[in-house]
Amino acid sequence: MAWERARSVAGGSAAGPLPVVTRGLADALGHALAEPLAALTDLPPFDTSAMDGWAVAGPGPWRLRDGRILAGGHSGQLGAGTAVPIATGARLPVGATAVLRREHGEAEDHSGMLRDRSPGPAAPVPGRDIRPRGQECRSGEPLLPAGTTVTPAVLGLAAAAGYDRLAVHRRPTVELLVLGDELLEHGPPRDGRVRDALGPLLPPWLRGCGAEVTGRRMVADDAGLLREAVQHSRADVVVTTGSTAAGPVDHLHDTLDEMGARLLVDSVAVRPGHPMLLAELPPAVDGRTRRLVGLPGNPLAAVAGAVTLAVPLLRRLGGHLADRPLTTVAAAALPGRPGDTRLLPVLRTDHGMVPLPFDGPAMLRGLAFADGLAVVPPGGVAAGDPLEVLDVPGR
Ligand SMILES: Nc1nc2c(c(=O)[nH]1)N[C@H]1C(S)=C(S)[C@@H](COP(=O)(O)OP(=O)(O)OC[C@H]3O[C@@H](n4cnc5c(N)ncnc54)[C@H](O)[C@@H]3O)O[C@H]1N2
Ligand code: MOO
Repeated sequence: MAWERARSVAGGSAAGPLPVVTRGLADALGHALAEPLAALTDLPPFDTSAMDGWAVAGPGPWRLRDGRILAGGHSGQLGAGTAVPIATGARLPVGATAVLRREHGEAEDHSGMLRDRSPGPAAPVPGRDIRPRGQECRSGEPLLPAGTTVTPAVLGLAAAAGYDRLAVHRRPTVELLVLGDELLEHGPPRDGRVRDALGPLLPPWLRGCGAEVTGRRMVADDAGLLREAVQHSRADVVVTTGSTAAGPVDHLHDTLDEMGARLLVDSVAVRPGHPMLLAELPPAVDGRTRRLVGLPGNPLAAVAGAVTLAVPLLRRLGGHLADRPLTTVAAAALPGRPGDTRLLPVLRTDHGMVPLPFDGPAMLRGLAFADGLAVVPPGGVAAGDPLEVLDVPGR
């Protein structure tokens, strides 16, 4: 299957987003909004001083009034020709026409008068250094569309706009099954065995793509154990690593076949990562649809499988708007491979993207240095040509 098609099959294999749930702000991070975020208030909610200084009414000089107005405090009224000290963020008193910055005014102790020493026009322009009510939005105005990913900035905006809770889509649950008897969980590689690189790499990345990773475990190269692990997983998406090829202990295809799973993608024209697969599993006991993404064992091939199949599927299940592809420019030629798309670790430079060494399927050295994964079509990309770049884990 062509690489673009595999991505769209993965996204389209979910009938729609998971159900809507309500979450407190602190727990909504990473979810997608289930409805547009509409302001619950005008922003700013009142005419606000943008500077520390004095609220003034009309042209100066002004008679200084007793007291001061602080953010969150009482502001009252201001008569024509008078001024009162005011703090940044304080509500403007009724009758104020402008704010005179502290560094632009001179308060005379002996006369009780405030004079404007600012450079420029003699009288402060009405409205100067005031943030007027509703400048950013009006109550009820839509601020963000449904499907927006809740980032830290979205949390801040939602709080500013008056929200305590948000309606979001439930995040898809993922269980990661790491296959391979040769994998060690601690210490340096030894006795022909290697460290598991994907157990540490994938969960934080999948979380960053909107998944709730409910478990991660090692599964020995044994068909029975693999079948049991897949069958008993309660996750919306089971992600496996390794065992996708046709080696003597690669049991994934047979296991899926025996379980009656339906293969939606079985091998993709992409390097690295071509043996990746996507299957629909028999429904869970509660009737939920479950899917399995089989990532190849070679670590960079697994990452290629994740960007191709897992990310589009998880984003769709989580209700996220389609990611806007980042198109940039290639600073150097990126050779293609006839019949295949290549996914290559690239680095951002002032002149565009350059490929990194150590891009073999079994290597992570290039990826760990990379700003993104370049999508190189079969015909290759010439220096100076546009280049699509995918996000890499956690960048
Ligand atoms: N006869 C063929 N052999 C292979 C082909 C092929 O087309 N014909 N394709 C190669 C490609 S490409 C890949 S990719 C791998 C995919 O193999 P599997 O998905 O079955 O993965 P394994 O055989 O289990 O492991 C491959 C390789 O990766 C290492 N590995 C596995 N898991 C991890 C992990 N969690 N962390 C670090 N390294 C891992 C494993 O030790 C192997 O070295 O098949 C090729 N063979
Ligand atoms: O495609 Mo393999 O997936 O090159 O490492």
